[in-house]
Order: sequence, then structure tokens, then C-alpha cells
Amino acid sequence: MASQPAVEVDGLRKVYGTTVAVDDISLTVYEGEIFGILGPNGAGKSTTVESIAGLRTIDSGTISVHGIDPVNQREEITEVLGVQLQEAKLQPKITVQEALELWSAFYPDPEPWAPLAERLGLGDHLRQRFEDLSGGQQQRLSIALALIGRPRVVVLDELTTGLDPRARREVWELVRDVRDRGVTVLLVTHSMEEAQTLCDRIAIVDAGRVRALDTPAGLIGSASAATITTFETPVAIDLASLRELEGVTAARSENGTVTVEGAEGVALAVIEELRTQGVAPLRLRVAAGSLDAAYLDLTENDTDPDIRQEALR
Ligand SMILES: Nc1ncnc2c1ncn2[C@@H]1O[C@H](COP(=O)(O)OP(=O)(O)OP(=O)(O)O)[C@@H](O)[C@H]1O
Repeated sequence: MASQPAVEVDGLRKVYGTTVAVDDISLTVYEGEIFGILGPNGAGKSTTVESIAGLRTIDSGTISVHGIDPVNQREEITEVLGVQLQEAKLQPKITVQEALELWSAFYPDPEPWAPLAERLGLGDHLRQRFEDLSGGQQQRLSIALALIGRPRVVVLDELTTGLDPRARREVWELVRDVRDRGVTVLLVTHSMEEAQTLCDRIAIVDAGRVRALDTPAGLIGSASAATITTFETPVAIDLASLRELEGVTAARSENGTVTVEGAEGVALAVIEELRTQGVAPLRLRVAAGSLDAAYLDLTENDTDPDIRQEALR
């Protein structure tokens, strides 16, 4: 990972009326990273990335994108940052080519749109209207429009929501291509799979704050269910003694299958304990936990920011 910061956010706070959308967010995204922001509905993700893109006023904090303050240097920010917003809708009747030409006109030195369209698989759809494109094609067009100004940073908000599995994978490949061409990617997503497969690092945001920031493996490793050990046993076993093992966070038995969750390395202790109990486990399996588990550990059920009104300072 390159070590130069591309985006630096420090103490960001944004309040809408009585709603605290972003309470206090600080994070640094490094050049060349695919950086994910995950979190429940209303956590403040879009407000954060829209503030980074210079599309919001902010109440306090500082933001820098390659040294540019997006809040006070709105024109300059468009030269370094491209943005594809959540459910960005174009005029339904506009054709792919018209949209590409229109966007090109906004920039002093746009990327030639024809090769860009070709690279994004839109070359055969230039005369097609936006409303007639498939969901995947619409997303490709929105990525093309975000890239046309040759940005150094691109913001993608819920890029693959509503796409079928094949289209999602194709879009993920495009995002990797974009990064491989040297563009830093800031990605808001609700998909654990997307975050886990695509992102170098992830910030989990809840109630307007960063709850954790790490690599996908780091987040999974810190979850209460970092390792999941399962086995079958025809005889009853002493679950309480499994629960007492260091690092074990949960142990349960269902229809003869025992599941033990815990920190990394807990499986060995489980096997030792079974040996002590004289139990030979069948179909023993040890699996890494999931990002879902880390996410559930770190986020609360109710993140409705109206509940955070009291937090107004
Ligand atoms: N322009 C606005 N005016 C008033 N409230 C807003 C505005 N934009 C966002 N909010 C509120 O701020 C909170 C945070 O919204 P935001 O869109 O940043 O969350 P999010 O994490 O992106 O959510 P989602 O996953 O649902 O897209 C929400 O309660 C939202 O209703």
C-alpha cells in the first residue's frame, strides 16, 4: 500500500436540524487503496462521502483531498475527485454518448470518452437511452462519468445495489481496474461480500462514528466469532467446560452438531478439551469467521439518528 494520504478527515460533524448525521468521524485513506465504508442505514456514510466530495457544508472538522479543502475549494475538488452517488439518476432519455459528451464538457482535460466507454463495456450502447440500459450498464455509465475528469480519487456510493451476481462481479472487476490505474477508491456499501473481496481497509461506521477501522482480515480476527469450530458427536458433551475455555465466546449444540465460536486459535483448545472428555469428534471443521460477525459485534440495532438528538451539543 502506498503511504501518501489521499483523503484525510478529522473530527467531521454534520447536523441536519435536530438530526446528528455525522457525530465525529476521522479517517485517512491512502493513495491507491480501495477503502470501504460499511454501516447500518442512517449511520452517516453518504453524508461523510458527500462531504468529502464537497457536496455538503459541514458543522465542524476538516477534510483534505490531496491537499484540497472540498468545503471551501469546490471548483478545485472536482479536478481531483470524481463521484458516483447513491441511486444517481440521469435524464431517462439521455443517450450514453450524450451523457459522456455532456460530462466531458465540464472538465478542462477530460479523458477521451470513446475509449473510456469501450473499456467499461459501453461501446455498443452509445446510442441507447439511459432508461433502456440494464442496471449493470447504468452503473457502468455512472462509473464512466465519475472517471471522465481523470480524478485521483473516486467516490462510489452503493455501486452494486440491485445488480445480479454476474453484473456485480463485473463491476467489482472494473473497480479493481480503476484502482490499478492509480485511482484511489472510496466505496460505500451494504454488502459484506463486496467489502471483504474488494476493500483493502474498511471503516465500520455506526451512529455517526467510526467503530473500527482495519483490513477485512483484521476486522474478522477481532470479532467474537473469529473462528468457528463445528463437529458432530453421538455422545453428550459438557458444553459448559467448552464455554470456560479461554477465548471461547459461545458454544451450542443442535441436532448432534456442536458449534464453538471464539478467538483465533481456540480450535486447538477445543480439541484438547474433547480429548480430556474422551470424546472423538466427527466431521470436525474449523472455519474463519465472517465480516458479518465483526459487523454485528460493532454496530447496534437501532442507529436511528433521531435517537441521537440528545447528543446535540
Ligand atoms: N439533506 C438531509 N436533510 C435532513 N436529514 C438528512 C439529510 N441527508 C441525510 N439526512 C439524515 O442523516 C442521517 C444520515 O444519513 P446518511 O444518508 O448519511 O446515512 P447512510 O449511512 O448513508 O444511510 P443509508 O445506508 O441508508 O444510505 C439519516 O438519518 C438521514 O435521514
